[in-house]
Amino acid sequence: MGLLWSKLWSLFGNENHKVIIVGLDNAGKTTILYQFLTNEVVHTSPTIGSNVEEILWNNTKFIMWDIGGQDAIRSSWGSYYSNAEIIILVVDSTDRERLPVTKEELHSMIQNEELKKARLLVFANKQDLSDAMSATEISKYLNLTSLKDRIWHIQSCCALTGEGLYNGLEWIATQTKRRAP
Ligand SMILES: Nc1nc2c(ncn2[C@@H]2O[C@H](COP(=O)(O)OP(=O)(O)OP(=O)(O)O)[C@@H](O)[C@H]2O)c(=O)[nH]1
Ligand SMILES: [Mg+2]
Repeated sequence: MGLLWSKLWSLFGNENHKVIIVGLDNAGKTTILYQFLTNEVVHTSPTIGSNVEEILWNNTKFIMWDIGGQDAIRSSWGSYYSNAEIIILVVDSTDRERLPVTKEELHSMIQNEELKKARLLVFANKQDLSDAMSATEISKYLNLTSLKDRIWHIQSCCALTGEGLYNGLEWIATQTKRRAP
């Protein structure tokens, strides 16, 4: 009975999917995580370590790890990679100056063997600000098309209003229903 139940359970998609949320400090990662959890903007302070929350979306359960992005914390990102199915990279679309750092962090993290099969969602966040770069500009700069053998998607969003966030969540939900390549 237990086995049958667990088979039925997985048939209806009630499995846990590990998601890691990375990006530089101030990108909006924690704001996004708590928008998903509460549908509200919460007051945040820089994350030291990580936050983890369970997010249920259309019968799909995500365990989302929001990892601090400050320079000194980035070296610990690797300890969160194991079994991650989805990487969410959050970019502050107004932070032109540090886009090279984001690019370097991205291209170095995806070399990691533990993330070989993980799919990548890039959130081009802070689209409410007038000097925000578009998702297309960010995609070009990060050279996402060079990521061969990697399933990726970029979504523009505003974590304060929630605009675009659920399109991103829908994309990752669809991805987790697909078999790994
Ligand atoms: N204008 C605007 N501000 C945003 C948006 N998303 C987040 N912010 C603000 O950006 C600041 C940083 O947000 P956090 O969510 O704490 O950033 P973080 O990526 O978790 O930063 P670390 O924890 O230091 O890595 C906060 O003041 C947020 O209110 C957005 O879409 N638009
Ligand atoms: Mg944070």
